[in-house]
Amino acid sequence: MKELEERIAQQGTVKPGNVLKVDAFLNHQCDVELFDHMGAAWAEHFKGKNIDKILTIEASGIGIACVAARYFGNVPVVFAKKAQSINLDGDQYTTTVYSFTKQKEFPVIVSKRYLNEGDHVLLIDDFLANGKALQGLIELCHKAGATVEGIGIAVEKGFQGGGDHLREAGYDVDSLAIVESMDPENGSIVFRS
Ligand SMILES: O=P(O)(O)OC[C@H]1O[C@H](OP(=O)(O)OP(=O)(O)O)[C@H](O)[C@@H]1O
Ligand SMILES: O=c1[nH]c(=O)c2nc[nH]c2[nH]1
Repeated sequence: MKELEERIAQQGTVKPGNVLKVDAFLNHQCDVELFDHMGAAWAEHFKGKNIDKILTIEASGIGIACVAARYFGNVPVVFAKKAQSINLDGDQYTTTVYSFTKQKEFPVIVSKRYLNEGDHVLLIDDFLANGKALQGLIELCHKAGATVEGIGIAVEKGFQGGGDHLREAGYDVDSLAIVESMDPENGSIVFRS
């Protein structure tokens, strides 16, 4: 998606440790018009698929997923929580994932009320790096007996391999911008063409 690539080129900064900082528009300050265009792009890619739920993971996937849902018939958006809470009651599907930016393991929790056998799920997230967050969401879907119809990602860092691994496993991964390489020394960002 050209618009997203241009925003990354204009406003993204490359940090040491394979970190691309795009918090001016994607995961701290949110550009809702850009989110809207991203939702439209995923709707075009996944058209014809029977999607009746969107699943994401807190925190940064939530806003994007909610805007995208407008393009999928206002299907419910469920987000996996990364901490237990007194607000989380009843049976739960749980696993753990290693958070890329927080550099520690988190539980990943979805109430059994909101992920069901027979659901046709689109997974949405802001970033795909090593693929740990998505592996966790996929595991929860399998536990629930839900079908993963596709995966919509804003920014994939292709050089970290998570996306290609998921494609090899047969998942339909639509990443709107794929960074092939980036250099913290000179700030260069190269996209996969
Ligand atoms: O493919 P991976 O290696 O799993 O990286 C991608 C994940 O990393 C970020 O989550 P993180 O927990 O770092 O931050 P967040 O709380 O802002 O979503 C991002 O939102 C993805 O969920
Ligand atoms: O803001 C972010 N930048 C990144 O490079 C990244 N990788 C995973 N999650 C991420 N979030």
